[in-house]
Formats: sequence, structure tokens, C-alpha cells
Amino acid sequence: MSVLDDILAGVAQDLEARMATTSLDDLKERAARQHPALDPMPAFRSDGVSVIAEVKRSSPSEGQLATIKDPAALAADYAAGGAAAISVLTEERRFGGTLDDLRAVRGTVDIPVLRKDFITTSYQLWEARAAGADMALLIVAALEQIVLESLIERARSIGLTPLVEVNDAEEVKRAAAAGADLIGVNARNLKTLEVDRTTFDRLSPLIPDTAVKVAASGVRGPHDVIDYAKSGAHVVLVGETLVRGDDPRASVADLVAAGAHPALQHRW
Ligand SMILES: O=C(O)c1ccccc1NCC(=O)[C@H](O)[C@H](O)COP(=O)(O)O
Repeated sequence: MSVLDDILAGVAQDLEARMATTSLDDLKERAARQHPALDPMPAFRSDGVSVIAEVKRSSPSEGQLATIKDPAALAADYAAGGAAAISVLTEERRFGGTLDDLRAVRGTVDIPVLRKDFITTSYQLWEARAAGADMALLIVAALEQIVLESLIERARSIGLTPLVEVNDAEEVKRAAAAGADLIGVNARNLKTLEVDRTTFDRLSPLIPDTAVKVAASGVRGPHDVIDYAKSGAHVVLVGETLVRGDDPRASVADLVAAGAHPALQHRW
């Protein structure tokens, strides 16, 4: 069993328990009471490299990373540092995240918020919107093509922007065929946990020019933002480096400043 299979099995059990206590109709009512979802794409398509800063307590690869008693305060620091969006890990068993974290972050920042989880059903998309998310992660490696296509469509229909994650050339083809326009290349192979920062450089040319390209994982500092930008990244998604540092606001600001260098302007 791969790490991803193991995570998905735990997520399915936890999902079953939530579905037994909260009906889909209830989620839809809560979603209807939320403000309309924010669109992250204009910021992602603007000049410079945007930063998605992640609230991440622990991970299968590293174990505990940071306690994060107040995810909303951390997100506020990220926003003050210039983050274009906040990613909130809501998976509990391996990442120590919750939907309450997402709700708290949503209640504090006015930039788009991503639900980072292992989504395989439309119920989880409704949970995301009901908690105030604007974006939802869809991992190609975790989904049959027909399910990927229907979740992209469902996400959009309820106002969420789907971030479609890939790790190899075949998955890029599948994401493009499914109509994804926000494609994240994860340097971390979710089956082996190996991080290979060259993955983005290899896959970037295969992503349609019309899509926003996100480089996820393994960003240790401004030099990695510059390297990813030179390979065509419009956005970087950063977790571990930010939660391990002493000053999240300054760390985000350093990444944003690196991505704003005039030599790295987008060519749409
Ligand atoms: O982070 C992990 O160990 C991990 C393991 C298995 C599935 C997903 C995992 N991480 C999710 C992510 O995609 C990262 O949190 C995100 O890209 C940020 O990465 P990093 O900056 O390296 O923390």
C-alpha cells in the first residue's frame, strides 16, 4: 500500500463518520449562508509570482512540524506578508488539521482560502464551501478520470476554484483533458514522499499555456521561488518552511519579494 493509499483509507473512514452526523442538505444550507467564494485567478495571473502560504501542523514525511495553536493568527501573518492565498490542511490523522482551522482562517483573512485535503467526493467539496473555502485541491493520482472531471465541474458549480495536482506527465495530460485551468505540480511524490524539485521544470512545458501553473512543495527560501519562476511558475505553494520559521510574516514577504523581481514577469 502506498502512502497515498494509506492516507485515502483513513480519510474515507473519517468522511463516513462525518456523513453519518451531517447531512448534505445541512452542508448546502451552510454553504448558502457563506459570502460568495473569492476568485484567486486574477491575483495568480498578475505580474510576479504569487505565494500560497500553508497552515500545516504535521506531515507523513516529517511528523510534527509546528504546534499552531492559533491558525487564524498564522494566516493573518501570512496575509500581512503578502500571501495571495492561504492553504489550510484539513486532514486530521496525518496532518493534524481540521475544518475548524479552515473556518477560523476564513473568519480572519480576506484573501482566498484553499481546502487542502484528499477530496474524492462532492460531499467534501460542499464541506469546503460550507466552511468558507474558495478553492479545493483535487489530486489526480487519487481520482479516476471520470471522477476528476465530475469533481472539477461540481467544484466550479458551487463557486470553488479547483487546484488540480499532478506529479508526472500522464497526470498533466489527465488534468488538461479534464479542463483544469489551475494546475499544481507537486515536487513531492505522494506515493513515495520523495521530493524532487526538478519535477516542475520537466512538467511545466506540458501544461497548457492558458493554465495558471503552481509549483508546490520543497520551497526552502527565495532562491527556490526564483528557480521555479524561471521554469514558468506563476504561483508557489509553501508549507514547511513557513511553519518552521520564527517570523512567518517576514518569511512570506521574502518569498513575495523574490517573486516580484522584474526579471521574472509573466508572459501570458
Ligand atoms: O507533506 C507531506 O509529507 C505529504 C505527504 C503525503 C501527501 C501530501 C503531503 N503534503 C501535502 C502538500 O502537498 C504540501 O503540504 C504542500 O505542497 C507544501 O509542501 P512543503 O512546502 O514542502 O511543506
